[in-house]
Amino acid sequence: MAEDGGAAVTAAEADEIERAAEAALRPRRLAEFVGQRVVRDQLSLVLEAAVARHRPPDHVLLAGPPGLGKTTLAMIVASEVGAALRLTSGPAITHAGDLAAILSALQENDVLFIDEIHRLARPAEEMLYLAMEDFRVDVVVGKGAGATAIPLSLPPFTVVGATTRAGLLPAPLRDRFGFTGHMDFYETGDLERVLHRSARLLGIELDAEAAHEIASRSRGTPRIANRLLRRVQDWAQVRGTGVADTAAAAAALEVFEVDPRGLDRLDRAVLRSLCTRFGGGPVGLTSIAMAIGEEPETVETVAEPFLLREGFLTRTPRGRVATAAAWAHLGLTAPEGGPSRLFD
Ligand SMILES: Nc1ncnc2c1ncn2[C@@H]1O[C@H](COP(=O)(O)OP(=O)(O)OP(=O)(O)O)[C@@H](O)[C@H]1O
Ligand SMILES: [Mg+2]
Repeated sequence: MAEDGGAAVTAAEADEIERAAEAALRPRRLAEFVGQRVVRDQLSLVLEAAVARHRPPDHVLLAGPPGLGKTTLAMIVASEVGAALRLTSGPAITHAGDLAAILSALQENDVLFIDEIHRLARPAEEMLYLAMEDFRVDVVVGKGAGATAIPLSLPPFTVVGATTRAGLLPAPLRDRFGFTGHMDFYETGDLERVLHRSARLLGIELDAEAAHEIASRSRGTPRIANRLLRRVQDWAQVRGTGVADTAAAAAALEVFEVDPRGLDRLDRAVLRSLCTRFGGGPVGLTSIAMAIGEEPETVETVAEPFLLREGFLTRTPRGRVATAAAWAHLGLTAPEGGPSRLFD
């Protein structure tokens, strides 16, 4: 075999495999979507009403941490109303012209999914307001002083926006959504249901105790639950009996460094750097991110919401602070009078 590894999987291929595995486990209908009762009820009302009126549903914004089902729900919106889904994302639209092209190609009733909508450039954002409110887009023809805007009317359609950072959306854009679904972390019981459903689809036998073990280490996130299940499946098939039982779950979670509270390498790196490099804080997000070689956005959207929720971290006006629980979890001793510096 060639040294550069004919059989080796590149990072891009690994991403592709991961995406395909994820797509295979996506619920297609609202009834299959587990948990998030509040958002599910709200959405089912909005969608049923729209179907009854033979009108496209109001624009929907889905906000919440990664892996909780925003993309899944956007796809469900389209399939529940029997509409075609068009996909794009904030970072993919670099010029207002890109958005104009997407908008002017929309057909009646289409669902336009805009992922990471908080990352849209300002001119595109303004074009989107107009399109969402008046179903109109101004197409600019010509350049410089001779440029003219030709208004083009659009057929009725629905925007579904997804964001991990709802706070970054400018108010005028936020206001144009008829409804915002706030997605929250899942209860362990709901994740167990996600896991049993996924195990059925993957064709692996999963026992109840193992499901509980995996669910409780999945940080309230279905994407993580499904990913851990696939690693448990690997372990069960290669080293175990083929059944995803507690032994397989415990062993696989150990191999993949997911600790009993569900913290992974990134979470522990954040806490460890906070405690050992910055004396427990307060310290700014950027300093932590730099210390562990990550993007501030990754630390803020991926690790932090979970660490905050689990009480390992607090945010103060002067920066992030490790709690007593964080020191204890890492097996470290907090410096004398450490937390009191918070109030000096
Ligand atoms: N309620 C649910 N029931 C069953 N499976 C779910 C549910 N929510 C999410 N999943 C699974 O978790 C995976 C991740 O979901 P999804 O891609 O929709 O998350 P997301 O919120 O769009 O994440 P990101 O912010 O990273 O784009 C999907 O493959 C899906 O199978
Ligand atoms: Mg998504």
